[in-house]
This record gives sequence, structure tokens and C-alpha cells, in this order.
Amino acid sequence: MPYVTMASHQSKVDGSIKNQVLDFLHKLQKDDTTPGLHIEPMIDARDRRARTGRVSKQYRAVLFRLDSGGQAHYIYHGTYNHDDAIRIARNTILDFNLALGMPEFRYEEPVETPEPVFTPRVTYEQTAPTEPIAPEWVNHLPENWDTESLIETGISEAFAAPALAASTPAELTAVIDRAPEAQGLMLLGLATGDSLEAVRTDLGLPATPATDDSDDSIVEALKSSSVGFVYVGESPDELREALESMDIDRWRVFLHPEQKRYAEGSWKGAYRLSGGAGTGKTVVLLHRARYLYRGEPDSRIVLTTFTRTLADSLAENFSRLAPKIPQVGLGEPGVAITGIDQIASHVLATATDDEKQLAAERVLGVAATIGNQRVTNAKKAWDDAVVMADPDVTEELANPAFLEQEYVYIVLANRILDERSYVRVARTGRGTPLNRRQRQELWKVFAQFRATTQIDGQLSFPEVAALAAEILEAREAPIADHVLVDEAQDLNPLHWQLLRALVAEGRNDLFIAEDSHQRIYGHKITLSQYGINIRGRARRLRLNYRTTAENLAYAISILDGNAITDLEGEGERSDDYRSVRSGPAPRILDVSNADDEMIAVASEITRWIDDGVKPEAIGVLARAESRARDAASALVDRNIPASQRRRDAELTPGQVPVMTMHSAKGIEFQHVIVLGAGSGEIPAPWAIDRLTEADREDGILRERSLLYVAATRARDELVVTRRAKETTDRSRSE
Ligand SMILES: Nc1ncnc2c1ncn2[C@@H]1O[C@H](COP(=O)(O)OP(=O)(O)OP(=O)(O)O)[C@@H](O)[C@H]1O
Repeated sequence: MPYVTMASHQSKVDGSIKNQVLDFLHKLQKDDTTPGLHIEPMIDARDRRARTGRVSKQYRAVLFRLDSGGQAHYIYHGTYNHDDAIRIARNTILDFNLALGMPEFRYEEPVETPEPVFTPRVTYEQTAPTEPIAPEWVNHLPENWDTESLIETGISEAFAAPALAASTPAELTAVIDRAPEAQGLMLLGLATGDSLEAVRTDLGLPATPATDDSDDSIVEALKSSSVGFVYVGESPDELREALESMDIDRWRVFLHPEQKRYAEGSWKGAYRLSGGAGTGKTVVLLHRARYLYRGEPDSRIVLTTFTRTLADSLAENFSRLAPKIPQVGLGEPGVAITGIDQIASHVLATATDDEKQLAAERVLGVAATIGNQRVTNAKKAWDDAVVMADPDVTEELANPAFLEQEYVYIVLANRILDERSYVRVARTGRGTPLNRRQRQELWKVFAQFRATTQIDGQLSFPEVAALAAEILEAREAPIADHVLVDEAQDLNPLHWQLLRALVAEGRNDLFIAEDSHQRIYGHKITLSQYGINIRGRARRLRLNYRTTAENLAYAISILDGNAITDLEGEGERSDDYRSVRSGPAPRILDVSNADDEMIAVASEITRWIDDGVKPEAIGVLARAESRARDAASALVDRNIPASQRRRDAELTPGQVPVMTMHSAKGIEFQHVIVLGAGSGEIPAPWAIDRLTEADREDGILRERSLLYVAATRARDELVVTRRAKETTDRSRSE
């Protein structure tokens, strides 16, 4: 039975012939001598291993046949119109790049050096109205390499010189696009400042160059996850999966070698994977859930994230990746995908009365039956508690945002039940210092909050998480075997206590994906405080698959100069993120008022729609709900099909979604318009005005992170509006 490998570069398979291609390849896997397949060698081919096969009257598949250990092995290059297939089969050579130890295709067609494109180098503040902005981009190749030394590393001559000469991301991408995948990724790594050793490790290349290019060596390399090829061997299921995800969802099959390492790695304890926006952290988690399930089908795997909406999208993507793996409820064998607060609610809802009572005593200091309702408007609940308790503290301390954080990060996290303990507790990590008297005053508010909500039969979400953590901790057996966490930077201490209690400490217990640059809720914390010890089991993804190099450079410039710390309390870099794609520089539209802004935005959207972009592929993102609402109606007034998208609503086909930046977290659009990146708009004055001096810095960082999240939602084009400061000042005072 012949083995099959799929090449990743291959042309899209037209939907109408996909079944015929699949049928052809399945037959090939069974027996390559089946008469209808017509596997034929090419006359005058540059590579004697080239073959064509008959998919239909009109279409031919191009294949390369290798013989290894008496076994036929076919690399499927693609399916083409009859004449194209003949031409491609004649002119394509399957090389084995000895330096890289990777097979790759070479084409007997000239590779053009791209025309240099002039992009003005301007910084953010100097940007003139509607100018594109291209933050500084440096090609590191010329520093350390010349053509010859690059060739020695495995880069073909045709790509070495143009890569050295690239002076913009677009020029470099043009070279990378033409190069075989491994060479392209190597050029990208070296051009963005990595050492050769680091790039080779990232790409999983063998430590020493290969010594021969026999079919045996090539087949061996194909089996051990070669970049750009997927070995499916004799498995009809894997073949179908590979073929189906060729056009869309390439992430389902073609993982970067680094992503694959994290998806399939095994560690003694908790592992932390960080990475900038769009580096494929979610993709790794989905693959890892599948990988763990396949290895241990009886295990209880939990995949969770910050919100229910994000969990729903994880569940949908997991069904696409692994349609046959059961998605189950918490505690059952299979993969349970759910939001972190839903986990907490589920634990509480299924606990016995005794368990709940014990937990309530420990968390809230009450033995009474706990309520079924949730506090849905925490701000109002805190405002009410302040009015009733009337504490003698400053306005900043009586602010709902401060009270909520203090309650979650200190009171609940430390299971504080009375004023005495609150006065004594170490408030590690909290910016604003509090003296004894202030603590006594604040305790009145916490006690009032608890009293009022309990009378109303309500629990806040963090209280539910704390109760669930207590319930699970008190049990002997945990309810999960492997827990995978997305968007971990936004979880609060109670969430971490819950996650710790969900699974026993041990091999592959927790796998945590985070991007500290995207922390838009809550405060910095360190995992070790909650019994989660990483002990060096942490790595970072740096290759951005979502957005262009130009958009990425802009997004990173937003956080420039801000110290970002990860979940282990270490400084997090952002200067070495890179992208495989290039596109137009982001454009800044400086507008004088709301009307001008919406005229400009409407004209951008109209241009895109006229160019064939689907309305639902354009995201309009605003800082505040009210601005999103106004923008949606202003667009409708200008005859643009648009609607405000609420947090948990589906995208409506044919409608431009207008939403808050918070709601856009974790999702992506082809084109994005960010409304309001002016200095009077972000940081949003109302979000930081009433913060204490010590909390303000973190508040401003969260606002910048929000803009970073918004800007990194764009796959292709990014447009940012800035309203003149005077108009935002005026509207604030109105
Ligand atoms: N190996 C891959 N091949 C092709 N596309 C990929 C690959 N890995 C990720 N992508 C694509 O890149 C985009 C970003 O991936 P993903 O959402 O997993 O990133 P992320 O790091 O979780 O991003 P964020 O932190 O912004 O939510 C998605 O469109 C995904 O399909």
C-alpha cells in the first residue's frame, strides 16, 4: 500500500472537484496500479520522479514518487487542468535541501527581484492627517550575512540576494512568498534578528546537515514533520482532513514546528505558553486538546477561557478540527469546552448542600443557604454598599472599580471573613497602600456588600468562583485530568484557585496560554501565588499568523515604553514579534468631529465593499458601547449595512459589525476600523479618572492594551481614527 504526503503550498482545490480528488487519493493509497488512476511518468521531465494521475477527464494530479524500503511513497503536489499539470510535472524538481534537511520544490521559472517600494518612515506623533503610518522596520540580515554565507545555511541563491536587499516588510514578504516554506521562515527569523541556531531550533531542523538526498532520506524527513509537508501515510481519515483544510483553516493541518512542539509536548507539571496577538496560541490549545484525547480517550480534558463567547468559538473550532471527539460536560471523559465562570457555576449547581454550606462558611463566613442569583451590575451593588456603609474614605477609595478589585484580589482571595483579618492581611501586588483606619472603613463597605447581596439571594461571579474552588478542594478526587486555559492574562485569583482545584498537580495538569500585552481586565498577578508552579516550563511564540508586518509594527508601537510583566512576574518582550505577511501601512484618519469621522469611515467601508469585501469581514471597533451604538446608526444613515454586535451575538452576514474593543477580543476581521485612538479618547478619561494615583498607571496600561487588542484584530487593512483633542474635551464637559 503506497504512502502519501501532502504538500502545503498546493493550489486550492475547487469545491466541485474536491470529492474526485479525495477519491483519487484514497484509491492511490490502496493501490497505485489501479487502472483508472493512470499514474504515468513524464517524458522530458526535469525530475524523473514526477508523475501525473487522472482525477477526471479535465483534471490531472501532479505527484512525485519516491521508493523507500521497497515501498512506494507519493508526494501530492496538487490538481490542475490537464495542460497545466503536464507543464508543472515537467518543470518541477523535488530537491532535498541538505543544509536544512528538508525536501522542497524548485521550479524552473525565473524568480524576480521585487521592485523596491518606497514607504515613508514616520513616527506616530508626526503623522499628517490620513497619512499611512509605517513604524520603523529594520532588516537584520545585512548586519551579519552576505549572499554566500546565506547560501551555506540552506537559502537558495535566488532568494538570498533579494532578501538581503529588502528595505520594507513588503519586499521581504515578496521573497518569502516565493521561497520554499522552510527557507522563507528561516529568512524571516534571521531578518528579524534571531541567530541561526535559534531559527534552526524553532524550525525543528536536524542538528547537523543531511549527508545524502536519497529517497530514503527524503521519506525519513517527511515522516518527521517537515515544514510545508503533511505526512498522512496510509490513513484515509488524515488524508481527508488534510485536503479539506487546504483552502481555509490551514491551521487545522499545517502547524509551525514550534506550535506542534507545544501541542504535543509532555511536561512534569504546569506549562505556560505566551505569545503576542495572532501567534496561534488558541490553535495550539485546540491541537493539544485533540492530541491529549487521542493519547488518553478516557481522560477528562477541560478547555476553558475568560468568557462564554470565546468558549463558544473554541467549541466551534474544535468541532472543525476534531468532529469525532465528543464534547462533553464537565467531569465526563472527553473534551469539555466552557467559560471559566460557567465552570464555577456548574460546580456550585452540582454540589451537595453540605459541600455548599461548608464552602459558604469558609468564603463568606455564613452558614446560611447561598443564593441562586448573580450580581449582574457590580458597579451599582458597590455604589449602594458605599451609600449604606458611608465609609470615611476618599472618593478614589470609594470607587466601585477599586472596591471590586480589593474585594476580589484581597478579601476573597485570602478568604477574609472579618475586619481583624482584613486589617492584618498582606496586600501584596496592590498598588494603593492602605493604613489601618482606611482598612477599617473599607471593611464596612465589604460587610455591607455581603449583607445586601445575601439578603437578595445573590452571589457575585468572583464569589461563585471562590466557592467552587473551596468545594473542589474539599473533595478527594479532582474532576479533570488535563486543563487547558486560553486568555489566561485576564483571569483573577479566584479563577486560578478554581483551576488549581480542578486538576491534581502532576504531568500535563495545566497548560496555560497568555499574552500579557492583552491584559484588559484585572490586575497583574503571579501564578506561583496560587499554587501553580511553572519552574521554567514556559516558552513564547513570536510568529504572527494573523496580521501583516505593518499592522503588527503599529500595534506594538502602542505599547512601546510600557513595562509588561507576564504571569510569572517577569518582563515580557514585544520587540521580536514578526509576521509572515505584508500589506498596506495602517492609516490614521485625523478628524475634527463625529460627523467628519463617520463620513471618512463610511467612505473607507464603501471602498472595501466595492472591492468585493464582505460587510461582515469588516470590524468597526469603539472604546465605549455608546460610541459603537452611535457609529452603527451613523453608518446606517449613510446607507451602509451595519449593526451593533453585542458581546454574545453571532455576526450577521451582509452587515458590518460595530462593537466595543472588549467584545472584539479573541476574534479577527479582514479589515478593521478602530474608532478613537486620539490622546483624549484612549485612555478613556472615565476609565481612569477616579482611580487612585497608584492604580492609574496600571489603568492607563490596560487602556493601551485595549488599543493593542483592537489593532491586532485586523488581518489585512487597519484604519484608525483620531478625533481632535478639543472636540473630545468639549464633549466630555457637555
Ligand atoms: N500554523 C498556522 N497556519 C496557518 N494559520 C495559522 C496557524 N496558526 C495560527 N493561524 C491563524 O492565525 C490566526 C491567529 O491564531 P490564534 O487565534 O490561534 O492566535 P492567538 O495567539 O490565540 O491570538 P489572540 O491572542 O489575538 O487571540 C488565526 O486566523 C489562525 O487560523
